[in-house]
Amino acid sequence: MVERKHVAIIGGGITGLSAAFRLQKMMEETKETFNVTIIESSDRFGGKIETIRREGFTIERGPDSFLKRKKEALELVEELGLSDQLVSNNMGKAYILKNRKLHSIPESSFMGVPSLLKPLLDSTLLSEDGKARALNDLFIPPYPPFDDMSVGDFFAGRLGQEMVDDIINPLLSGIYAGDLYKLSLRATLPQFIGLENRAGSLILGAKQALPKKKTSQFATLKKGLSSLVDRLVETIRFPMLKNTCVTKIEKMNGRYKMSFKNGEALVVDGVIFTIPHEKTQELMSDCPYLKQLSAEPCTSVGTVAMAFDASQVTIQKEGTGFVASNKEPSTITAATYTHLKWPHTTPSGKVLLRCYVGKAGDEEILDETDETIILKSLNNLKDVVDIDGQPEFSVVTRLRESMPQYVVGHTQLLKKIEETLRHDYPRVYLAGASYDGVGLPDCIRQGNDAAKQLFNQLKLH
Ligand SMILES: Cc1cc2nc3c(=O)[nH]c(=O)nc-3n(C[C@H](O)[C@H](O)[C@H](O)COP(=O)(O)OP(=O)(O)OC[C@H]3O[C@@H](n4cnc5c(N)ncnc54)[C@H](O)[C@@H]3O)c2cc1C
Ligand SMILES: Cc1c2[nH]c(c1CCC(=O)O)Cc1[nH]c(c(CCC(=O)O)c1C)Cc1[nH]c(c(CCC(=O)O)c1C)Cc1[nH]c(c(C)c1CCC(=O)O)C2
Repeated sequence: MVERKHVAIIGGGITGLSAAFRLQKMMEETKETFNVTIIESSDRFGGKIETIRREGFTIERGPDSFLKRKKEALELVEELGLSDQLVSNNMGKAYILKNRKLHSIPESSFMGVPSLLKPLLDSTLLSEDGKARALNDLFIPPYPPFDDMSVGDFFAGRLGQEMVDDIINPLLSGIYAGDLYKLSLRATLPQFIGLENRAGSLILGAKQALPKKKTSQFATLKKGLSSLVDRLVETIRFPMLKNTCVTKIEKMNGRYKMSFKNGEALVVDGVIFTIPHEKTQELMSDCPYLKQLSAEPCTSVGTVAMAFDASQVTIQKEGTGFVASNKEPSTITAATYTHLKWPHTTPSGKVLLRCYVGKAGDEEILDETDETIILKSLNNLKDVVDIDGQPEFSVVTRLRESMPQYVVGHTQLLKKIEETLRHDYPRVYLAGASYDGVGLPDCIRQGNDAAKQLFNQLKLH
């Protein structure tokens, strides 16, 4: 009898679970069967996704929702029969914190780039000089063709430093928690490359890039994002190992031998790595380009959820929350008015505020005690939200090295790594937040793609 081929998925976050689910689906749809083992080092699945329930609140310690525009998350929810659990947010307005005040983000802007002149001219975020400089974008010639450039340099060159510091940087920090002058434009916002050339300017181009319909952008699940993880774990029929850390991978007669911290080992024909890139690099230390990628930093961030009685809190400007300007000397980088953004998470008569702390170059706050983090967050919040007394309870979450920073040249480096893998490590794939997008839909897409490619390779092998 021929032994069944065996593959391992390393990491049980959303990427690894999506890859496992996709492999199972493809096996159900064809006559092919392989053994699959999912290996997770911690005592739970979900990785960055973690929902907790406390005193009637549904609290997300990591991501709180996903973009609907990128289809993969919605498709997965549907495939898992969870569509009836979907909730979309009913308010899209967010603010920028500057000089301890909240300012509206100019209307009809795309990633902070205004598509109309009036909202730009009316904005309280920019000085007259800053506005005049931003308008220069309409007249200056396009960039000569380039392969990659930092997001900060790209936008500052066209719209000026002030626009970047006070509008674009805060909004993008609300996605990447990163240093814009290091982040790669090609890896994060490729739709902007050549846009100013084709449209005549970025401002004119933003109009084309802006989604046509102004519908709700984000969705989540009624019982929290962990219910997506739970449903995946229930549905996946492969062995799923918890508390099992992969410490070594060696090539062995055309197969791969994986060693675990507990001394056990597993020999497999293919591997999907879904763990952070620097950990993958430790396991695959002879892959040269992976070493280069492992030099890319990961930012440590934290979230602070605080529950109040409604009588204690008055929100001055209603919306989903705010992000802080780059120059703002605040501990918090952003705050979500969770009870307004996601009313289903909060019992009636209560308020749930969630602050974000930590960004590239400013991560020491995570070494402070919970009490200090809560105190500092509350002090910042009190500038713009009327708060009476202390939270009824708080939940502090530290997500160390959790936001990968795609630096300039990231996409080209990924291509080289993929070529090397195809040549030197057949049937080994990399997927997840370290590579091609940090959002949940991007992670699911990468898990799906790795599963499809591995499945096809195994059929040929
Ligand atoms: C505070 C915060 C807020 C966010 N908000 C949003 C949001 O609102 N919307 C959105 O779309 N995205 C959001 N993101 C991004 C998104 O949550 C992540 O990019 C995504 O969850 C990453 O999934 P992953 O499976 O690639 O990695 P992870 O979730 O990190 O999973 C990797 C898994 O591998 C395990 N592992 C590590 N090493 C080993 C080893 N050696 N052996 C075995 N297992 C190992 C880990 O324990 C972990 O479970 C947010 C991220 C953060 C930090
Ligand atoms: C205004 C605001 C933002 N983000 C946030 C706010 C505060 C108020 C609120 O909760 O509404 C909150 C937030 N969300 C995320 C962060 C960064 C992580 C951190 O600092 O902990 C922060 C600070 C992750 C994210 N937030 C988002 C992603 C990416 C989702 C994806 O690309 O799939 C992540 C990882 C989505 C997001 N978030 C934001 C934008 C402009 C986008 C992209 C929207 C689009 O593409 O159309 C800004």
